[in-house]
Amino acid sequence: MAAPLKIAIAGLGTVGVGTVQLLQEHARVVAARCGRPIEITAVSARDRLRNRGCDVSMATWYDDPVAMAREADADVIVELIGGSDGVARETVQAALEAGRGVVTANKALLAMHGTALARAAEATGVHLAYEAAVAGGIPIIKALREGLAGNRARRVYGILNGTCNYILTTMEETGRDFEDVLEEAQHLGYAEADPTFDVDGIDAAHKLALLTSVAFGRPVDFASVSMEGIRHVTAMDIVHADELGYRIKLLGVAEETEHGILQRVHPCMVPKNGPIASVDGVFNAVVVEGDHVGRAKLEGRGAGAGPTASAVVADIMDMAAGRGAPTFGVPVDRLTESAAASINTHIGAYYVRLMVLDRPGVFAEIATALRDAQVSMESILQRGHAPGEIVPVVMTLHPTVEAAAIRVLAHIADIDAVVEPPCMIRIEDL
Ligand SMILES: NC(=O)c1ccc[n+]([C@@H]2O[C@H](COP(=O)([O-])OP(=O)(O)OC[C@H]3O[C@@H](n4cnc5c(N)ncnc54)[C@H](O)[C@@H]3O)[C@@H](O)[C@H]2O)c1
Ligand SMILES: N[C@@H](CCO)C(=O)O
Ligand code: NA
Repeated sequence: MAAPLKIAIAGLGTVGVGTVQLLQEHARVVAARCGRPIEITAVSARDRLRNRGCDVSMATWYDDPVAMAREADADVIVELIGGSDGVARETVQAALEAGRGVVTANKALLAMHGTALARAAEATGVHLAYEAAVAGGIPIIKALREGLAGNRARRVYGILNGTCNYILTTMEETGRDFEDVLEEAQHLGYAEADPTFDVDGIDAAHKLALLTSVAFGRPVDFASVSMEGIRHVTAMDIVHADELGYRIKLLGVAEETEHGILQRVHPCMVPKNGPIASVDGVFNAVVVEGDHVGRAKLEGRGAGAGPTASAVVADIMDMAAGRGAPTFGVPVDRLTESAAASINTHIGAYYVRLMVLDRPGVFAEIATALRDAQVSMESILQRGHAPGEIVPVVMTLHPTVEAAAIRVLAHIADIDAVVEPPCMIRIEDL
């Protein structure tokens, strides 16, 4: 058997420990599959003395992961620290400059600096792999770059954040509060260091930006992703969705439109019997619509130690076996810039929940605002009857351009009897 591939691991948290454990548990089969063993020669984390439940005594300890990336006796640096800047970025940069391959799970880093880092990898002729960064254990980067490489992508979409899917599923199943369920997801090791990244849609947007780059062959463009999280989704909206035949999911969608590529992350109502609605808990799913393959869907665990380590180890094994591809499918100079479409151009149907003072004439005022904006309503229903009190009113709008929907909601918000900002959730036939 060939000489071992030597790796240095920066970060021994949920994913780092999961990676060490997987490599140790499957050492023999991993070696057989890539033709050489994988040897962990160096590690770095913040606290040397912490008991992590895994044995790294065979590896040289570094307090400074950047020094490790430069100096360690390793072919590949595995970055599992996290964060778009600071030490994670410096570690990856140092490794690439030193001509060492990099495996990372860090979507924040690649969403912000992916194109520059891909260029740095090309400059020294090494690979930068990040399967774990997008939809955790689901091998979607490999699927797009290899298995679906003959297609022109039309649309890529999916559930890209396990924490949000876990929260929405648990809220639906138990009627519990948002905050309470978020805490549980944090304990399970699903959430980002700063959970606002999860619940505000930022983490899903990071992943979507990477998917868009690989699927459409354009430079990573995180700044163009329209983002909305799940904080405003209430238990009441989940019940209304159910009654309308939908479930609420946080989706990332990248699609070709006449205005350019539109990248958007937001909660959606999706039909209960569609391919997305049945994806529950920490599971993620990615659907690719290609011109020749049609619709292909991959589903699996998107977060947690085991699933994420599964993807990290697959990338390490590719490097051990001498397999690799340009970071985003083609060399950076062959990625093509194309226009980015604004969410204002999106055309879709909408669910709108208003909290209104129950008195005669309110519906007429709402109908007038819709008529003036030429926006067509599909249905409107007042939930309950309590004269003089606040009641929810639910309406659905026929497909309309988003800019018009936003305008009419602003007018509706100005009606005296409408006492809270309207809650709007897009309805998708996905
Ligand atoms: N947890 C998941 O389910 C999951 C899934 C996919 C991707 N990711 C990504 O994987 C990465 C790691 O996530 P995690 O959940 O394992 O995080 P974590 O917080 O559990 O672990 C981070 C590790 O980095 C170490 N670290 C932090 N600063 C350091 C420094 N200055 N020097 C050396 N070590 C330092 C910490 O000591 C810790 O061991 C992140 O980029 C995250 O986005 C996580
Ligand atoms: N916080 C992320 C981890 C996986 O990237 C999630 O919940 O999906
Ligand atoms: Na993946």
